[in-house]
Amino acid sequence: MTVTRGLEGVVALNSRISSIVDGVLTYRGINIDDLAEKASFEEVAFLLWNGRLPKREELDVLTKRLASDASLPQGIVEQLKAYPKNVHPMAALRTAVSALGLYDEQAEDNSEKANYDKAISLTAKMPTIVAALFRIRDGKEPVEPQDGKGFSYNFVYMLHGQEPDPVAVKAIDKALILHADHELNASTFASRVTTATLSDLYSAITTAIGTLKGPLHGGANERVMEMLEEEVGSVDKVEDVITRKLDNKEKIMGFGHRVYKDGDPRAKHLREMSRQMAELTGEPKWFEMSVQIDDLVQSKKGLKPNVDFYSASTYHYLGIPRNLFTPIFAISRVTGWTAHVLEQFSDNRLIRPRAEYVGPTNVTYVPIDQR
Ligand SMILES: CC(=O)SCCNC(=O)CCNC(=O)[C@H](O)C(C)(C)COP(=O)(O)OP(=O)(O)OC[C@H]1O[C@@H](n2cnc3c(N)ncnc32)[C@H](O)[C@@H]1OP(=O)(O)O
Ligand SMILES: O=C([O-])CC(=O)C(=O)O
Repeated sequence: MTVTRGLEGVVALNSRISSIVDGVLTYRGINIDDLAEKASFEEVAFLLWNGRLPKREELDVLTKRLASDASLPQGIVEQLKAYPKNVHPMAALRTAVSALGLYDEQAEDNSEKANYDKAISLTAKMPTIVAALFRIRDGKEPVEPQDGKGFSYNFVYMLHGQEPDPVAVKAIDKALILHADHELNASTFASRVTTATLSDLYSAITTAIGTLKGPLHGGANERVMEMLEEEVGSVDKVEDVITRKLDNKEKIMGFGHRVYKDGDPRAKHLREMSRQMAELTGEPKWFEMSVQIDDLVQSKKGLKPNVDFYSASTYHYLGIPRNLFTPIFAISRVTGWTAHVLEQFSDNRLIRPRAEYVGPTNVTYVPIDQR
């Protein structure tokens, strides 16, 4: 047997959802650059789930459903209040999404219609959970979403409990579009492995959230901000800190990618968003530090920033605490995960690779009192 470490380059399945070819990312065949500039997050969600862009009435229906399905069962709100305050929000989100399945009468129904409904319902509720966690930790009551408002508007509204700044709503919407799907990344693969046993959608998304949390995957955005705030701190320290980290063979969070070796097409959008935010807030430091790190890591290591690098400074400029960065990724990626769950159910086969056994053989069992 030949082992391909980390399954690099292994093609595990056919998919019609997103593609990465020659460094170009598309959702259902549409270039991410076009979607980032022209679409809304709701349109992208519809596109991922249905394989085509919505007509106006279809978009209106979905937008309304995403707002009207956003409220949480009271049992979940009580649970969120009871969680220890110091746990990571990704751990709390993972647990809350798992618990949500207990309140859904359709949880065990794996028909296409039921799973489509669950995809919408879960996508609607994830921002409510994240915003509620944020407010509860701050000693505040969760805020209910507003009917008739868009997905990103409601998320920012529920975080701060007041009319959001349109610039912040637009920025979040664009960031959500850029994070929505990404072929067979680790968390999506994990969700498909769970689905392929014919388990249920809540189990698959719980698996995916746990997988996204890791710092080699979605958890990197939080680590980028930690580096900017706690290790670098100011533009004049960039060279020393980054050189030392590279000399110590430490990984620089937000750089490198398993598939993109010549740059992540999403990073340029986030870099531009961070630049604009720096200008708007009159606080250039975080953007300038990021640009210097980017230049240095490229020149010393030949590594380019991935989606997580400039999203960190962008979210920071938006006043979002860094332990919510990965939950925001999850709020978006749940659209991709659920699209993959639907696709897996539509043409399922158990996913079960092999392992090459390299441990000892012919070992004799020794009774316990003779060991
Ligand atoms: C949304 C996302 O998930 S995007 C990815 C988010 N993750 C991060 O930003 C974490 C930092 N990056 C990394 O750890 C890696 O680049 C990964 C996990 C993204 C990809 O990993 P792999 O494809 O397995 O690459 P691998 O880790 O083998 O790296 C290849 C070489 O580049 C180096 N390298 C890769 N990324 C980095 C980095 N960020 N900083 C420093 N060196 C790096 C490795 O040390 C290795 O060097 P070596 O050959 O001298 O040992
Ligand atoms: O595809 C990957 O390996 C990681 C990634 O960029 C993503 O999930 O967006």
